[in-house]
Amino acid sequence: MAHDYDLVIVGAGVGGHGAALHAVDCGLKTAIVEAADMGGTCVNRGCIPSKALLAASGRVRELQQTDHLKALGVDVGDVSFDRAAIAQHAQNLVNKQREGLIGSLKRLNVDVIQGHAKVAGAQKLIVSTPEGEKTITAENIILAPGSIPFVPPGVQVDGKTVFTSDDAIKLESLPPWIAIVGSGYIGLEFSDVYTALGCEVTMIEGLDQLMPGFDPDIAKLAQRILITPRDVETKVGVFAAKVTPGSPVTIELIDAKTKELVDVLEVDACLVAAGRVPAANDMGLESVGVELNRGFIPVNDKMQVLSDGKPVPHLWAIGDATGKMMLAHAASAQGIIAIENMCGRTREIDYRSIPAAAFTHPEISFVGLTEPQAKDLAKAEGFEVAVARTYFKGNAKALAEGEAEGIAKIVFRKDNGELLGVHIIGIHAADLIQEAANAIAKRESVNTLAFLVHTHPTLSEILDEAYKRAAAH
Ligand SMILES: Cc1cc2nc3c(=O)[nH]c(=O)nc-3n(C[C@H](O)[C@H](O)[C@H](O)COP(=O)(O)OP(=O)(O)OC[C@H]3O[C@@H](n4cnc5c(N)ncnc54)[C@H](O)[C@@H]3O)c2cc1C
Ligand SMILES: NC(=O)c1ccc[n+]([C@@H]2O[C@H](COP(=O)([O-])OP(=O)(O)OC[C@H]3O[C@@H](n4cnc5c(N)ncnc54)[C@H](O)[C@@H]3O)[C@@H](O)[C@H]2O)c1
Repeated sequence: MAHDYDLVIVGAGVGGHGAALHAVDCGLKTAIVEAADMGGTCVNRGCIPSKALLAASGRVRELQQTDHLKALGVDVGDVSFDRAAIAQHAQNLVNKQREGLIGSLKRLNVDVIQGHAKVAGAQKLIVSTPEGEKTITAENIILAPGSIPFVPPGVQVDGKTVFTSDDAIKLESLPPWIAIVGSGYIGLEFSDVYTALGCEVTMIEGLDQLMPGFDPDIAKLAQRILITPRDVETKVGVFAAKVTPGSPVTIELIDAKTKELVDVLEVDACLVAAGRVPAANDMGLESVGVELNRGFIPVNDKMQVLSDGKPVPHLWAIGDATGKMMLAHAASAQGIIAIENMCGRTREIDYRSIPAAAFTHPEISFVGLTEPQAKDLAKAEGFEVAVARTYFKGNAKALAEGEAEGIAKIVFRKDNGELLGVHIIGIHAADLIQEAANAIAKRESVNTLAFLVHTHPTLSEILDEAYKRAAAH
């Protein structure tokens, strides 16, 4: 039976868009269905506007560090900023990126269907559009419905005084005192924005360590650079159990272990940055026998959707909704893998080589395993782990910039030198991590990497030195 399309993608976020571009390269007749905003979270409410806010507020922070600038021989007068204009900068960038994404799909003749899609059996979708329901058939279907902010039970969001990143991104106000629930990526990045623009922050983290996802050495140093010297108070090992909007916002904190009430805060606003949950529960997956796993769509490393551990023919899923790595570039990488496999070229995703970064000032980045994760693997597989560290204060370029705080830490196998993980905090860490990601993708050894030549004087020499130290280990 002839299908309407070779491929229909549900969700036009970064994942769906990346898959569509590769599908066209592979000659597939493709359509993409989007229920809300073209570009999804990253373009409209995520990566793009948050990086615009970070760029502008970072500039304000830098210009206010007069002692630091004086050391470079630069004098600046009073620094002022316009909150609404910063918010507009973010919105302008969103509009530009979204137009670019829509334009690229048009140029490639990808049909865009506005509506909410549900799987209605093998190779079939029902799409609720403004003009009514449409049935669409396709040889293959990719599900890329993304994720939405997690709002813990007891937390009431009003979008004005208590809000998630969906609203924080609009920067509608600068509350004098803001509590941030969660010290993950969103908590950290917004704490950077708010403190640069003069707000006082209280960061609340349920686990017993701030930034629990990072390598412990990096988390410790991040605390020293990004938290302690700034107007940030931290409350660790406590959960925000009840958050009530208003003026003031009240926050009941309970001990994470005993569940006893330990404190009640009264603040001007509260940003809830407690993680994200998949948006996959209204996709009709039951019609093809797929059971969600804690809300996530189960997939294998070829990005095939699984039912009882077995691939469902012609059905694929990518992006945040798969719960693997909630990152834009991971979503599009998964999309490319799905297309490769549906075109008969077997490929599996390699999560270990996918880098991540928090765009704070300075930035934090990593790829591969943390030291504790590497040690667990070493125990299971019977090898030894070693670590090498280098410091931004020993790097000529960082010193010239007057930005010499930070370290790079590399984790590798002692026996054959295989690079297992790289963790950086320091100026331009997000760009620096890429060469390490490429090296991990090829499972390179520090013994080989130590002979690659890096430009002098550049920040990249921080990794050069780390590889050389590791090889001499
Ligand atoms: C504040 C913030 C900052 C971030 N910063 C970064 C960053 O700097 N770097 C980074 O890598 N990642 C960042 N992320 C994460 C990144 O945004 C996500 O990983 C990425 O958007 C996931 O892409 P996706 O395609 O899986 O889903 P999404 O971008 O969420 O897109 C899914 C789309 O599917 C649509 N949809 C859902 N269900 C249906 C349906 N049934 N029918 C039709 N359409 C449907 C939705 O409307 C949505 O548009 C950030 C996230 C946030 C919230
Ligand atoms: N630069 C980037 O790449 C970037 C930036 C922003 C967001 N993102 C993506 O968006 C996702 C969501 O970000 P996030 O920061 O919301 O999630 P996160 O999972 O990174 O961090 C959430 C934190 O909130 C804590 N928490 C949860 N409930 C709590 C409660 N009631 N009280 C106190 N603490 C609580 C958790 O212990 C956790 O440490 C991330 O997984 C990330 O992949 C990426």
